[in-house]
Formats: sequence, C-alpha cells, structure tokens
Amino acid sequence: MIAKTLVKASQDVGPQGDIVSLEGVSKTFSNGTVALKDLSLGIRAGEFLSLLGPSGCGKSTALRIISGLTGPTSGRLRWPQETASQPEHELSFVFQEPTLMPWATVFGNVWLPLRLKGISKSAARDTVMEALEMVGLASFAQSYPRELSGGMKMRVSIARALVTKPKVLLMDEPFAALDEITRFKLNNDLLALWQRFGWTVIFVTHSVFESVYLSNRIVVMAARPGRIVNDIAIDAPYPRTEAFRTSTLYADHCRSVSQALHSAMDANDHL
Ligand SMILES: Nc1ncnc2c1ncn2[C@@H]1O[C@H](COP(=O)(O)OP(=O)(O)OP(=O)(O)O)[C@@H](O)[C@H]1O
Repeated sequence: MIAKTLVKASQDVGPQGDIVSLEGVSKTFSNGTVALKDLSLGIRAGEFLSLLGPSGCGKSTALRIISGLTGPTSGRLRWPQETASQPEHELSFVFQEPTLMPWATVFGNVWLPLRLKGISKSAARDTVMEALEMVGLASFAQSYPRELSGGMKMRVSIARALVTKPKVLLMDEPFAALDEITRFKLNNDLLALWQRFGWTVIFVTHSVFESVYLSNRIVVMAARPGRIVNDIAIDAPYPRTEAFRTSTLYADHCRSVSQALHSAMDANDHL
C-alpha cells in the first residue's frame, strides 16, 4: 500500500513543474550533527506539501535551506522557474511562535515587511488591510498583541507573511501550540486561502492527522541522518471540510501515513 503510493507520488513529480528543488542536499552542523543526508526533493508549483517526521529528522533544517536562512553543506537548492529578468522567488516564512512586536499594533506588525522595503504607512495601508481581511482581523488593526488570543496572534503572523504577496509559503509547525478547535479553524481558513490564491505551501508538522487533512502530498522523513523515506500522494479532493475529517477516506489515508511514520521511526531503532 505504502510502496504503491510512493511510486504514484514520484511519478507525478516532473522537473518541469518544480518551483523549487533540493538536489542531493546534505547539512552537517559544526558540532558534527548530520541534520540532512543526500536529500533530493522537487516541489511542484501549487502543491500543498507537508514534511512529516519525528523530532530531529531535519524538517526545520530543510525548510530553512529552502528559505535561504541557511545553506546546505553540499548539494544544491534550485528555483527552476526563475528567470534572469525575474530573479526573486517570493516566499514568506511562518514560524511556530507568532513573534509579534508587543509595542506595535496589529497594523504595525503586518506593515513591518513592507516597512523594511521602504514602503510608508500610508502607501502600505490598503495592502496591509487586505492581508488582515484575508485572515479575518481587519477590525483588530488598532489592537495590540496582548489583547489577542493565541489563534488571533497566529492569524496576524500569517497576515504578516501574506502582505508581501508571496508565491511560496513556508510554515514551520504554525499551529502546534494552539488548542484543537482553533487549529481546525485555522486549518480550514488556510486551505480556503491556498485554494483562492494558488500558493505553493511547504508545511512542517508532527501530526499525521493535520498533514492528511491539509496536504496533497506528504513527504515522510526519518532521523539520524535526516532523510526522506516515503512520498505519499493524498488524492482526496478539495475543498476539504469537517465532513472529510470524519470520512473513511480520511481515516484510510491517516492509517497509511501513520504506518509510514512508524516505519520511519523503526528505521532508527537499531541505530
Ligand atoms: N544550529 C544547530 N547546531 C547543531 N545542531 C543542530 C542545529 N540545528 C539543528 N540541529 C540538529 O539537527 C537535527 C535536525 O534538526 P531540525 O530542527 O531540522 O529537526 P526537526 O525535524 O525540525 O525537529 P523538531 O520536529 O524537533 O523541530 C537535530 O538533531 C538538531 O538537534
């Protein structure tokens, strides 16, 4: 079952459609930790891809390499669709912690990436308000982070990522610290935005259930050294709703992804 899904997902991946690819990427930190070893992965434009794996398998490191925050020790990162006339791949990063500036309003926090590009408050106003509307927080523009719930703070963090109109959204366990109801709501809102805007999303999570609900492709990783052990297509149609969460199809996908994850963890038992 898992071997079959592995073949299917990899057949669907063609270099032509890749928006970004990691080619034979390894990352060894200065203390000798091999976070990633010979990792190759092509991510297609418009894909909602989850990196799923146990703690320490290199999910965040892979995401940081894609973002350019750190470089590989060997191998390379490519943006195949980039042209000389348009060299900038527009991406944004959403971290697990919303990391908002407590002294600034919601508006001020979302304005920050534009402000860093030299765009004044008045010139940025419409774009900032548009991003806040996308996450349902337009009426909280003048509030301060301390006045917001955890879910609302994460929405501000997402608005701040969207304000630059990225094509690629990198998300490192963005909803892990939220309660289940809030997480489900944000899952639904994120999917609705993804369907509307057609971004490529690369989403790091520990959760089988969250990865199956959101993704059309799940890349399962194992640790020591960090590597890919399975590549699974989740071919359930979108929009996915609460009805999908309780469907047999969802349960079947969760079962096979869970088996893949357990195999990934078993692979380290003898190390
Ligand atoms: N700056 C660093 N220096 C040394 N080792 C590091 C550094 N960053 C990460 N590591 C190590 O590299 C390995 C992969 O870390 P990474 O954070 O990418 O894993 P992860 O799968 O995202 O883990 P988690 O799910 O716990 O966040 C781990 O063993 C980690 O301890």
